Amino acid sequence: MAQAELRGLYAVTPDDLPRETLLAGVAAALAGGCRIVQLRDKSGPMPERLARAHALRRLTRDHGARLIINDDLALCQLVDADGLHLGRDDGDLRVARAILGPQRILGASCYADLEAARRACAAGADYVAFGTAFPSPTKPDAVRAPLELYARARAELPVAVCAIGGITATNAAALLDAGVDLLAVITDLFSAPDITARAAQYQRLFEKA
Ligand SMILES: Cc1ncc(COP(=O)(O)OP(=O)(O)O)c(N)n1
Ligand SMILES: Cc1ncsc1CCOP(=O)(O)O
Repeated sequence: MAQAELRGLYAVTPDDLPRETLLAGVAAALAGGCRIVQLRDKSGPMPERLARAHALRRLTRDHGARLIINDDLALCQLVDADGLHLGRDDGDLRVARAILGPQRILGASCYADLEAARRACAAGADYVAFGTAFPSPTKPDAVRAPLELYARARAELPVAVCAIGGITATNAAALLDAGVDLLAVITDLFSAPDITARAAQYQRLFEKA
């Protein structure tokens, strides 16, 4: 996986929207320049998850964007997604890498744990995610990752470093200053009054960084 591709806004979908609203939101983010989308669907029944994944596959492909599936290796394969994101309880990274092959993107949640990130790199991850970076409206009780951790991870690890949790277009600069490659955002993007404009705002932050 080319590391250069793993830079920019990473739109992570809210899991409480009707399908058409979700697709309209993602289309708006893509129009604003977002090139990486994660389907994070915690609650839906399988036929609906599959329909969302297929629809997002079409949409992202039409925009030359990457689609990453959260948690679900089988769904990733079924819809021919570009990659998979796994948390600590979602399956073994080495097994996922072996099944996905070398080309697909594999991401790993590492919370605030640099040692877990080292292991994830050794297991074949293309990016490691730390967070929450700030208090998150989506995961209010999640562990916080200190800003210094991003800088340490960037200096030490051979893969892209992703930040997630409570990120806004206003607080993102501190993460970019620390060298973060990917900003994974739910609320600040999908609750924005103009999603296209908000996505473009993030892209400009990366251009300036
Ligand atoms: C890019 C990115 N980073 C972290 C997460 C969180 O994953 P996880 O800890 O497995 O929690 P859930 O998202 O499954 O609730 C993520 N999804 N994406
Ligand atoms: C899935 C996830 N993992 C850590 S924080 C988070 C949610 C991020 O959402 P928001 O951008 O709304 O804080």
